Amino acid sequence: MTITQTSVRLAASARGLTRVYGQGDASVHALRGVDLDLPAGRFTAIMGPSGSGKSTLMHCLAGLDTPTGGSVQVAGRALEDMDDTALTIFRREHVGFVFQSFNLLPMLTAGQNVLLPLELAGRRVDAEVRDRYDLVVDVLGIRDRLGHRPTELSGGQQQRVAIARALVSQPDIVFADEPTGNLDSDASAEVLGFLRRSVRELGQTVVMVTHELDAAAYADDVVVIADGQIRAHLVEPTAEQLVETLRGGRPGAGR
Ligand SMILES: Nc1ncnc2c1ncn2[C@@H]1O[C@H](COP(=O)(O)OP(=O)(O)OP(=O)(O)O)[C@@H](O)[C@H]1O
Repeated sequence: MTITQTSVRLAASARGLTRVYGQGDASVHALRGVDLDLPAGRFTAIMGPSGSGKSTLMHCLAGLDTPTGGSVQVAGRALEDMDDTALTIFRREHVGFVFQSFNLLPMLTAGQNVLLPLELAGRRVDAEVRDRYDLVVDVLGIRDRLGHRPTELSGGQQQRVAIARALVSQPDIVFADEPTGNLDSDASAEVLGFLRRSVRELGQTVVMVTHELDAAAYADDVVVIADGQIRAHLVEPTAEQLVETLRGGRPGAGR
């Protein structure tokens, strides 16, 4: 089911999105005309088999990959109208990223890592920024770790720092690429819980690529992709609806 209500504020949308890698006989159609609306203030998981196009979709939505055709809008701006410099600035100001491998800078403390996007954007750390920093640090439960370097933190703590870094600039959308892929099940549950809290309590929009049903269960909605096409956009699916859709049965109607 695709969300079509026009009253819903969209964080991102795609129309007729295609991405072909390579040429001729060797070409791979990773995305085959994707139409997708991602409402603001929701936690959306993107699921599908290996090679179905999840990462390509996320990278195209995030302005990290250039589609072969179609259009992408993020925060009301068309990405295809931007050159590389404009895209870099746009990403810095509007998009947050959480990666499987945390991607923290080892020479900086946790606190410095969290503040890095603001520094890169040249933002002064005024009272408003300080309030936001305090809020995300408390929501993520990392206050007592702020003076530590990444190597002194567990995987789960490093990922919480990475999430705080993604949230501190109040981006319009946060993309998380298999954020629990390097974590054990306890740390995964914790990180997913924090992502969900960031949506519920901070009003963030989070889009997460995942292989894991357990991870998708934390999301509000699930986009199922197969062979480069959207198979279903499930709104608050039950576990049964999700499993049925992933198995290739009739997409559930959502709730
Ligand atoms: N840079 C690239 N060059 C060539 N083919 C690519 C490239 N990136 C992705 N592909 C191909 O595009 C298709 C979709 O890949 P993508 O990584 O988006 O899938 P995925 O669903 O994220 O897979 P996984 O779950 O295994 O990470 C695959 O067939 C893949 O081999």
